[in-house]
Amino acid sequence: MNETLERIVDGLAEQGYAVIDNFLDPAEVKAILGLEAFSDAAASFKKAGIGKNQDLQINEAIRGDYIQWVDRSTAPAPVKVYLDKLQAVIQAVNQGLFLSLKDYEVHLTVYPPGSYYKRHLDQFKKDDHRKLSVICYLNEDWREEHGGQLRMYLPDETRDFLPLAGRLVCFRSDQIEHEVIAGTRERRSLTGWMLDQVAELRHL
Ligand SMILES: O=C(O)CCC(=O)C(=O)O
Ligand SMILES: [Fe+2]
Repeated sequence: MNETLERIVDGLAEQGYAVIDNFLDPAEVKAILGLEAFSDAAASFKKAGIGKNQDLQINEAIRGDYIQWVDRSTAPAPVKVYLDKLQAVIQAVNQGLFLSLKDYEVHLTVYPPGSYYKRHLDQFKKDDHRKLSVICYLNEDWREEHGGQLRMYLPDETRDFLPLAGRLVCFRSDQIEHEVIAGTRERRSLTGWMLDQVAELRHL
């Protein structure tokens, strides 16, 4: 297992989360940002909701991001590079943590300036198949004063992480409450979950 995968497994085992810088290198980030989907996000992304299926609600006061689900079979090459890396993470986590992950789901995400996602857990009320939350940020030259932190509520402390280009954050979906602080710039990422069942195509 390579060092990145080892750090992810150890972080999840010891503290319930891991943060890996340069999970995607600068060229890989640029290639994803250059995709038409992102340049055209205002037109093609959907307002993200809360809940699932019939319970799905749009509530701007809770979350203000826009998303586009990734269809693996038609994913462009730069996104495929990322998905292949996620597949390696699944294998490593299954070997190291006995989570029986079977699949993943990923969406491209844009938070317009000023939007946020209030404190929450990533599991749905009637569905606990999301085991790990995995986010990779795509924001070049992002600085502290731009805000946009991911804030994690840990048992003894609160920790903030900037959404830096290439940074991967991975955490136990059932354990770690978190929120997205509003930023001054558009904030882009790939947001996903590793599941203990095969992903449904409900989103697409
Ligand atoms: O973008 C982030 O930092 C976290 C996003 C999030 O919490 C979610 O989509 O459930
Ligand atoms: Fe979340």
